[in-house]
Amino acid sequence: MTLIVNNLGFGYGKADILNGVDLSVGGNEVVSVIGPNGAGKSTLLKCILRLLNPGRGEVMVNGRKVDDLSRKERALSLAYVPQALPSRFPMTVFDTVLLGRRPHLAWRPSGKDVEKVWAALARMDLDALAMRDFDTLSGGQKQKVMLARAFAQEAEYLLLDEPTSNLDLRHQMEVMNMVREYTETTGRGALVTIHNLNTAARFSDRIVMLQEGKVHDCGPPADVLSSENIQSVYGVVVESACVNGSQVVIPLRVA
Ligand SMILES: Nc1ncnc2c1ncn2[C@@H]1O[C@H](COP(=O)(O)OP(=O)(O)OP(=O)(O)O)[C@@H](O)[C@H]1O
Repeated sequence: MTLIVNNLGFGYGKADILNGVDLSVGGNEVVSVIGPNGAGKSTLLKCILRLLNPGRGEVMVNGRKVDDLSRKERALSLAYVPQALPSRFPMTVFDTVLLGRRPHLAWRPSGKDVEKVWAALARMDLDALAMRDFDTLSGGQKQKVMLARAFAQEAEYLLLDEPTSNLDLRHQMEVMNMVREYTETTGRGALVTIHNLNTAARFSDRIVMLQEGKVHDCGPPADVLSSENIQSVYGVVVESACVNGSQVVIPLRVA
């Protein structure tokens, strides 16, 4: 079971935004995509999902081209949480998460679908908010609801665009723990864009470091998060060291 991105290229206009991007995500794996603002992380996820049509390269999901998958097959393969959360979504939290079950639904939600929604809400500690209107939630609560929707979808790969950007430290840890637990208990994979290098290091099996639409480096966190790589890609002098088994990056100064 593997999601493979092969030589992907994309431009919004004439300028290349992504150029020759290769990466893979296996079952049980959490792979993070890091890189400076504008490096192309969100565009990469959108190209994998075919929300954008890449000019070059291909995306294979478990041996099949993503273009050959039907809408339903695609929804059963790839669950996406975008960076920009819907500002207006006139639904309860429960119904929002139930939308994640759409690829599994026959005529109407079965008892099993309802059970899966409650399980996803419980996993994100959102049970008490189930009947609240989505629009009335805080930014962090909305982000957790969208993640619960992705969990309820039970797709083979989670594609999460900055899933922790609105969350406080504890919720960042909880959410990333849940992503790990999801991959470990189901054998599924996750591709996560993330700005916080230490969170990426703590929770990822591998990191893909993007710079101006190209893969600068890819591998285990301890290799990719070297002070040389970070200075070259972010223009920041850092100290990078292993603490308690996880790579930790301390920014020192702008290079
Ligand atoms: N709809 C669009 N039309 C034209 N250019 C775009 C569009 N969306 C993004 N871009 C440009 O593509 C480049 C990559 O954007 P993208 O959002 O993929 O970067 P990112 O790495 O996710 O950035 P960030 O960390 O700031 O979220 C940027 O230069 C951005 O301005």
